[in-house]
Amino acid sequence: MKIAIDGPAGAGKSTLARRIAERLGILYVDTGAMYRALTWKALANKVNLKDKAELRNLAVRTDITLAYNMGQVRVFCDGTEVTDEIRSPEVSRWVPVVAADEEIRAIMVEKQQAIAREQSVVMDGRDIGLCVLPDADYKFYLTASLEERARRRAKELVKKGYKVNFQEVKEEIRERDKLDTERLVGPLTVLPDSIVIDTSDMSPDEVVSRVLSLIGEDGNVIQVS
Ligand SMILES: Nc1ncnc2c1ncn2[C@@H]1O[C@H](COP(=O)(O)OP(=O)(O)O)[C@@H](O)[C@H]1O
Ligand SMILES: Nc1ccn([C@@H]2O[C@H](COP(=O)(O)OP(=O)(O)O)[C@@H](O)[C@H]2O)c(=O)n1
Repeated sequence: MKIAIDGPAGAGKSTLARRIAERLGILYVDTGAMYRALTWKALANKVNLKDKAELRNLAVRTDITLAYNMGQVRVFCDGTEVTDEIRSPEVSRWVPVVAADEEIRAIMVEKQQAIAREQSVVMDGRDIGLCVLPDADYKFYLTASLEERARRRAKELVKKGYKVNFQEVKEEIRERDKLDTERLVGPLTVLPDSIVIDTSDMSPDEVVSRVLSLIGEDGNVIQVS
């Protein structure tokens, strides 16, 4: 079973993916965490993020591991846990710049496909349906209004102890959406075979129920009217 979930920041992809993985007993792969971990390392090592050669060199020398424990994903970069650090506003701001490089994407896609070859997975990101799992059994495109996505992200950052300005969070998301959409390789795209779900007015439980109802018990997609 391969399930692809794509969509913009704050649409609820990882919340959904985690719950679906638990429910179906399959592995959740947070591909954004992999790009975030590399960005964290580049910032920590003061690598010039616009220097592609230096960045690619760093990417091939970096070991990123995702570990799963009680439904939580823990992220390790060269053996150091960076689960919280990779969610900082600074990493969020720079990650689309790192992710825009096609060689870095090729390295990440290869790692993600190797994981999916071994087992059933639900993966979330930006290019899962397009590049990583083009033959996925199910492809979902989650979205929500910019206002709602910014509200969710701001709430999450406040909970983690960051001082946030709502307008700044909204601008960061708008800018990231723009960079992720404009990218030439692996852009954020609604595919013809994706099922689009607008989560703006849905609770996380409603989104999970909707997806489970779209995936039949026997593995068939039930027709949506
Ligand atoms: N349907 C929803 N309604 C309200 N809040 C949500 C919903 N789905 C997720 N959230 C919350 O919004 C934030 C962003 O969700 P997340 O799953 O991380 O989005 P993404 O992975 O698409 O960036 C999290 O704090 C999460 O708890
Ligand atoms: N498959 C992916 C996943 C993430 N990314 C990049 O990594 C960034 C962070 O992804 P994420 O899924 O952690 O972001 P959120 O949606 O959780 O904010 C995105 O804005 C993209 O720039 C990507 O290019 N391709």
